Amino acid sequence: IDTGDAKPGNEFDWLDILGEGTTLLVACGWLGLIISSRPAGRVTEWLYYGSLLLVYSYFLDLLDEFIRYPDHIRLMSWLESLPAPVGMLVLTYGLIGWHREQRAINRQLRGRELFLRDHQLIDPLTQLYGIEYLQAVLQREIELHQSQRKALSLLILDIDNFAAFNRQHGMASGDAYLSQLSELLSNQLRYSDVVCRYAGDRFIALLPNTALPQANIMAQHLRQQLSQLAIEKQQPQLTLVEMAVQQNSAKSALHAADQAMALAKKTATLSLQPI
Ligand SMILES: Nc1nc2c(ncn2[C@@H]2O[C@H](COP(=O)(O)OP(=O)(O)OP(=O)(O)O)[C@@H](O)[C@H]2O)c(=O)[nH]1
Repeated sequence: IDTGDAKPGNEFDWLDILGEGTTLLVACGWLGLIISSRPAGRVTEWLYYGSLLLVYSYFLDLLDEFIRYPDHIRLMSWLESLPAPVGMLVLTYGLIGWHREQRAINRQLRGRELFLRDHQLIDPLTQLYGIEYLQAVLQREIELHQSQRKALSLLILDIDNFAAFNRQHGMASGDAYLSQLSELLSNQLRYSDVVCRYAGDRFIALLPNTALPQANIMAQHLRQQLSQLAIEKQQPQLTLVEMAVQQNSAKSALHAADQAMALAKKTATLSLQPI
């Protein structure tokens, strides 16, 4: 069958090739983004097939620039021109679905946010999650990590002699320090970590999918940041301990965290004592 001949180089229209080549590359990029970022489902299929049709159509467009087709194939030019508008329509339908899906997710997130505030799971001073949320989420993470055989770690942070700081500077300064510290913690940790105010002057950060060596590195980095703040602004010293969660329940993990903190404080006090 005669499927056409390659055009000689001097007939190439480089501007057309550049324009159509770029369009094809962008369409391939869309396809890649959809495949890599969307979860499987109906909306994703519409987006996928829409982009695929576009890629197909733009590819034929580009091929045109290099091949001269015989007449009987040129009559089938609908093969080249139809997929583009159909692809656009399919893609648009997918985008509308995506928009609806996003609106539903936003509604759900707002609902959850209201639920958290309603149930006083968020501490009003620091805007961090409080102990009830910590217990619930830690229990869930322990079960999840155990079933997936992944590592889970905790950071425990306690302010040293906060009672004395309050006495010296007043409760309002103490409050301001607590919210400043919480902000720093939220900013320094990763998006997936959960920072909670565990007690008055004690904080716990949950580090999902994190083994102890990595938690050590994170703690070291955090210690540096925090000690800088303490020196610059004459703020209290802090004790930071990292721990791998190997317990089966949130209750026993939190108990172990308290023990680890007590040991760290005791060791620090001992090291300050003259021998
Ligand atoms: N300003 C302020 N202080 C608080 C708040 N919650 C707890 N505190 C204070 O935190 C202090 C905690 O005291 P302790 O548990 O003895 O701890 P500490 O004085 O830091 O001593 P160590 O932890 O052993 O170093 C108390 O003095 C509380 O008044 C708060 O919301 N605002």
